[in-house]
This record gives sequence, C-alpha cells and structure tokens, in this order.
Amino acid sequence: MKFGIVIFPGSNCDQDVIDVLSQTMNQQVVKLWHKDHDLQGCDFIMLPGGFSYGDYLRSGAIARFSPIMQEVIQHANRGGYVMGICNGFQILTEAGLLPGALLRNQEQKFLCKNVYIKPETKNLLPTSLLDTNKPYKIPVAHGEGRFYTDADTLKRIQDNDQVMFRYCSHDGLVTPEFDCNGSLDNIAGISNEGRNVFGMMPHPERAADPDLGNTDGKAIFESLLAGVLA
Ligand SMILES: NC(=O)CC[C@H](N)C(=O)O
Repeated sequence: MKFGIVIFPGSNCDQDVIDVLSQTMNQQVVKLWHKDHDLQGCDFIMLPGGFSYGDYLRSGAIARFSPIMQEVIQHANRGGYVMGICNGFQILTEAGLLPGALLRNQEQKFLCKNVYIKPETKNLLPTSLLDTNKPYKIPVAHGEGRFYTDADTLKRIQDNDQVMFRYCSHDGLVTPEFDCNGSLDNIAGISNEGRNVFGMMPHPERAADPDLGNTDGKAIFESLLAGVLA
C-alpha cells in the first residue's frame, strides 16, 4: 500500500502521520507537495492537520485551490481513497469531497485536549476493525471543528450510514454535553456517499505510539489497512 501525504504551507501534523504509517504500520509513504501535479501512483492520499495558508479566510478555503487538489479530486472521483484529519477534513469539505462545513467552535476558542469518540459503523474503512461499543480516547486540537450542514444533508448522511465517529463521554454516552465543539449530532467524522473519502477532526496519529501514553488511535490505522488489504 502506497500512501501519499500532502504537505501544504502550514501543515504541522504531516510528520506524525508519516511516522505512524511508515514506522508503526510499515507502509510505503511519500510526501506530496501542494504544488505537485502528480500523485506518484499512491493508492491512499492523506491530508494532514495544521493551519494551511494560516487558516486565512476559513480553514481549508485556500488549500482547496492548491494544484495537487485537482489530482486528489480526480483520484477520489475514480474511487481512490482519501482521508483528511482535522485541517485535512476542513480542506475536503471546502473541496466538496465531503458534505457539510467545519465552523468555529461553539465556545469560540481553540480546543486542545483529549476527547472520547465512538465509532458509529464498521462499514467504513477506518472503523472496520473498531468496536462500536467502545469509546476511543483521541486528542483534538482545533479552532474550527464544529461540524454543520443543512437538515436534508444531515438526514442523508445518517440514512446512508456515513457517520464515522461521534463525540461521547468516557463511558460512551453520546449527548450534547460531551460534544466538545458543538458539532451537529455530535459528529466527529464522516465519509462521502461513495465510502472512499473520510474526514475526522480528532487526531489518531497523535495517539498511536506507546511512548505517547495512548494507542487508541492505532486501531484506526490498523482498520484502514486491514480493509484496504482485504
Ligand atoms: N490541528 C489542526 O489541524 C488545526 C485545524 C485548524 N486549522 C483549526 O484550528 O481549526
């Protein structure tokens, strides 16, 4: 499996994803520069977290027009896998590859802490091996992470089983008080209708190494590899 990690000006979680995929998961990984026009034959494209173009206008609004995004959009439209984490998720909604938008957090503050998320389906690559009854502890670090969409789109996402994760309590309660940023329906991650494009606000790559004291995120990388390789 060949992974391509897209680096935008302002990406800052690129090396974390590269480390997990290459060191922990033993996969082939290449860096793709935002000005590139070639995905170098990668099967799986990752858009990492950070502050692409300084989050000017809105998070992801400028990165979405980077030259490489034309190739990423074509790859996704051909059914190729694309996953965005945090700023990557924001870029994917701006590019129209995922529905909805990530608005400023309800409390209008940057949020940096561990939260719990619950996988809502096993019918998506990143959750295929996860336990839908288990809350996973994964850190968030964002100012614009409040998932929002219109009522019709929300219903479609729910009906099509596209909700990947919901924010919850440490014992798995999915209620508004455990929705760390005010996201609609506690949504922390979704897929597209074709189930080949994924986005999530929490950072599994920051929780995939025993040295960091938390390996809950590693299961997400194991899932997507198990699914891809199946
Ligand atoms: N960690 C990140 O990717 C930051 C996300 C984004 N730039 C925000 O603050 O909302």
